Amino acid sequence: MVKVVVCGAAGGIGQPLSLLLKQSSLISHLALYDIVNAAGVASDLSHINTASKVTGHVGKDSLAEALTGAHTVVIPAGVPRKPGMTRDDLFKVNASIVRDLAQACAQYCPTAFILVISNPVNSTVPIVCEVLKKAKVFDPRRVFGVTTLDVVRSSTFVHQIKPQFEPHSNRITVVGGHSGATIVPVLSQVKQVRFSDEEIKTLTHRIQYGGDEVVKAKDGAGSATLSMAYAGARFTNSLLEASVGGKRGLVESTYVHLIGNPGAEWNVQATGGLQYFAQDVELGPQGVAQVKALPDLSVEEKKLVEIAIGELKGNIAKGVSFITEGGATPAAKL
Ligand SMILES: NC(=O)C1=CN([C@@H]2O[C@H](COP(=O)(O)OP(=O)(O)OC[C@H]3O[C@@H](n4cnc5c(N)ncnc54)[C@H](O)[C@@H]3O)[C@@H](O)[C@H]2O)C=CC1
Ligand SMILES: O=C([O-])CC(=O)C(=O)O
Repeated sequence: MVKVVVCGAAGGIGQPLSLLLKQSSLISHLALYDIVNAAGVASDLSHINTASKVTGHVGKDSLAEALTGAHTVVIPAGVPRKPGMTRDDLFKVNASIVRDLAQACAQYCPTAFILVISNPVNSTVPIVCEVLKKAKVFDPRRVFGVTTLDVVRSSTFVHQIKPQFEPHSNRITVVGGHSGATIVPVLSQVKQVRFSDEEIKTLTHRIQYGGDEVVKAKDGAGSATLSMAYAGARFTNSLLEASVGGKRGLVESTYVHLIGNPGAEWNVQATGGLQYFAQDVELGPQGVAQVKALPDLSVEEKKLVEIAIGELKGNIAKGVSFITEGGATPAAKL
């Protein structure tokens, strides 16, 4: 039974995610942090009759209290997209939000698992890792970019055209990153159903741009929140089951720092030395137990991975240089 902190808990994702996490029997303390409204959300959730305690923490002065003793910190803090924006357009606001939260984690819960939802994930994960490296508390096994929504969408969209594909228990591997062309679903490895070339093309495009579908439908009112909360809770629960519940063999696709992670050498080679990549990861007591080798790819998927690698290089460099070239503020300023 552990303490889990949600940073950005009063937001569109934060609220339903906290609701789902309130149902976990592995969480003894759910701490909700936000710069607004976290006390109200915590009060509301605290009336639910599950055993965990819920506390609310509002504003930077309460960050130490929120984070101290955390086993896992989930970060959906930051602004979402509006129609016409890319995830990269969010960098100028969200990079410093994520940096400051990572600095606080380094200070108050340096051994916690950190799950990054805030976009652009391809760059915010490198920001978190660079902050932790600077603070000399970095363990690559403990930082995750949450790309589970791409996996959830993949099974849903496949089921919609192939009803015999059971969407809940059949997991589809998604590699690369979390934005447009960097999202590469490995549909060639789906064993339960067969696709035509045209179906693969249509499905791949829909999975890559699933986020845009929601942004467009919400028409200025934000991006995916409920499906993201579901996906975020699924990933958090898998990690807790593996790290606290002692479950073995749990695999999720997630965007991780490859270098230094068990089993990642193959991926480093396959991606031409990329530092971060989303891939199937077996979870264990320390977080990443093993990064799986890239699955067999079709000729088309190989081309898509090449495109993803090209884009990821820029996204990663942008996140890294934000910290190494002066983006970080001293933790003392928090
Ligand atoms: N990884 C993924 O698959 C997905 C990521 N996202 C991303 O998640 C993020 C959040 O999205 P929504 O919940 O829809 O946005 P939202 O605007 O509804 O909520 C964000 C929350 O973060 C809070 N916040 C802002 N600055 C903060 C700080 N310094 N510390 C703590 N909290 C802070 C806000 O007060 C707000 O409550 C966005 O960046 C969005 O792009 C959204 C969907 C999927
Ligand atoms: O599209 C967005 O901006 C939010 C997101 O990451 C997603 O829904 O996959």
